Amino acid sequence: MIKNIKSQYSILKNFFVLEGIDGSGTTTQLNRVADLLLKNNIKIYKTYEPTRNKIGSFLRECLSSHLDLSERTYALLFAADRQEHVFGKNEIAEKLDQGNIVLCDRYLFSSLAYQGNKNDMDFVSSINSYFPLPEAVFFIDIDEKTALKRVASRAQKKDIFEEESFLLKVRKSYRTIFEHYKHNTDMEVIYINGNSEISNITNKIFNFIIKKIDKQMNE
Ligand SMILES: Nc1ncnc2c1ncn2[C@@H]1O[C@H](COP(=O)(O)OP(=O)(O)OP(=O)(O)O)[C@@H](O)[C@H]1O
Ligand SMILES: Cc1cn([C@H]2C[C@H](O)[C@@H](COP(=O)(O)O)O2)c(=O)[nH]c1=O
Repeated sequence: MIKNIKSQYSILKNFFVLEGIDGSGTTTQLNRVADLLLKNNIKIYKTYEPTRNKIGSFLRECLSSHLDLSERTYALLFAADRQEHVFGKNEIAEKLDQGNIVLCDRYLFSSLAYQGNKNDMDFVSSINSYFPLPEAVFFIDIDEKTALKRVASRAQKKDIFEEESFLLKVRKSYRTIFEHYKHNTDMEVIYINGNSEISNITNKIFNFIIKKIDKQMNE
């Protein structure tokens, strides 16, 4: 299913990613875990995709206004935004070099799960195959009905992907994708029940990251 995985074997230490369908709670956890790490005097850089930069902001406008771009164009825009996000000035690679823990809401797995359902997977995986992997990814798994109820309760307008049948496909893809990575790379995949209490999820992610930091300090 994902052919170009070998070229993607490099793993960035101290880089952690949150993934899940819309409404799964990744943004909530990004903010809560980052706050907790900060309170514990850990140097943390929190970030997200699509980014706040030029390409990411343009993408968000396209998503909320349901702009009719071809699916390949969407996949390429997400990858272009990611290129700047990882390698651009003052971005992920630099932040890691400066000794930060980097926690990111969505990464290339979103492209595989979302754009992979709209394009042929080979195309999407090939344009994402040069990005390094995080040390671990937290997959917050939740059913699409609960997710959409949560999305409906927020003020923000729905984006083009927030539709039940599509989110069901994306959820299934995530599972396949993460099983693939689990068995073919050293990246750790942590499955999290998205229906758990918000604070339980935060503690689980926080404790995992803290253990990794402690282990590294003792190496
Ligand atoms: N574990 C949880 N239990 C109950 N409600 C939750 C939980 N996690 C998040 N929520 C609520 O669900 C809503 C959506 O959460 P959040 O914005 O974090 O989701 P998201 O995955 O970032 O969504 P999107 O990808 O669409 O931006 C918010 O109102 C949030 O408070
Ligand atoms: C990075 C990335 C994101 N998406 C989609 C997933 C969401 O529907 C939107 C916006 O993200 P948010 O977390 O809800 O703010 O973008 C995608 O389709 N492909 C990607 O690579």
